Amino acid sequence: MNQPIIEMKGVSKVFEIDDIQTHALQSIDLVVQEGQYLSITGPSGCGKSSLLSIMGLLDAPTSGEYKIDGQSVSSLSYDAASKLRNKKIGFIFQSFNLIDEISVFDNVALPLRYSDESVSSEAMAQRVTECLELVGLGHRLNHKPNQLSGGQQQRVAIARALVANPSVLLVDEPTGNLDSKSGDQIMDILDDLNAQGRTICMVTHDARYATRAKTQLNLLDGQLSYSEVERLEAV
Ligand SMILES: Nc1ncnc2c1ncn2[C@@H]1O[C@H](COP(=O)(O)OP(=O)(O)OP(=O)(O)O)[C@@H](O)[C@H]1O
Repeated sequence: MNQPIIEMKGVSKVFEIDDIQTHALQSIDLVVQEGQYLSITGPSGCGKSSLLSIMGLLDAPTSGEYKIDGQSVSSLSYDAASKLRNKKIGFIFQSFNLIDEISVFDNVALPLRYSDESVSSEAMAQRVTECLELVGLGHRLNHKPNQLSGGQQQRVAIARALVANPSVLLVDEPTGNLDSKSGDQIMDILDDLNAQGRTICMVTHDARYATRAKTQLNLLDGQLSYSEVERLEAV
């Protein structure tokens, strides 16, 4: 049976500025099983980024319980949370967040250097090349990110997210900076990764892309509603 990768119980997030409180997330209960493909939609300001930040251990909830891969994160130190993040989570952002000063190869290698200090340079080269080949960029190892198209840069970001073999991919508006053709290609790669068993949680404004996920979750004023849909398989 599949294991829960993400378990949230009563997770709330309150921001307070000058005595004004914003309830960004209100008592979220959510379980994401291994292999699940989840999309999160909702209007601007409904709490999507706050939810993804907590899932990705970039921020802590104000209250509630969060477990990733069975491990409770509430009592972790900053360093322990960073280590767990490097090991368990692959991030894909709207703006790619690649480093232009270093090669595509070195960008993809970075999470592996942080998550497994003992990895040999041969094993690293093999894994980085494998991930870049998976996204069709095995011939671009020595390019700098700014020498690539937007769609290619997002594919590098996907390779980087996969390189340390994380438990879950957290994907924030992956097509927001891309034309529709490149956006479709990125979504096809995410579909393939999920078909191979990869767990994906994706925030998107694009209803066409949200419906590719088997589980569609909608946030409104920090509260969740959910719909499970079985995608029709292409014949
Ligand atoms: N660091 C912060 N300090 C104070 N308020 C914040 C902070 N981050 C988010 N908020 C508030 O929390 C609420 C939820 O914000 P969040 O960024 O999670 O929404 P979102 O759904 O991702 O929005 P968008 O689609 O526009 O990116 C908003 O009202 C926002 O103003």
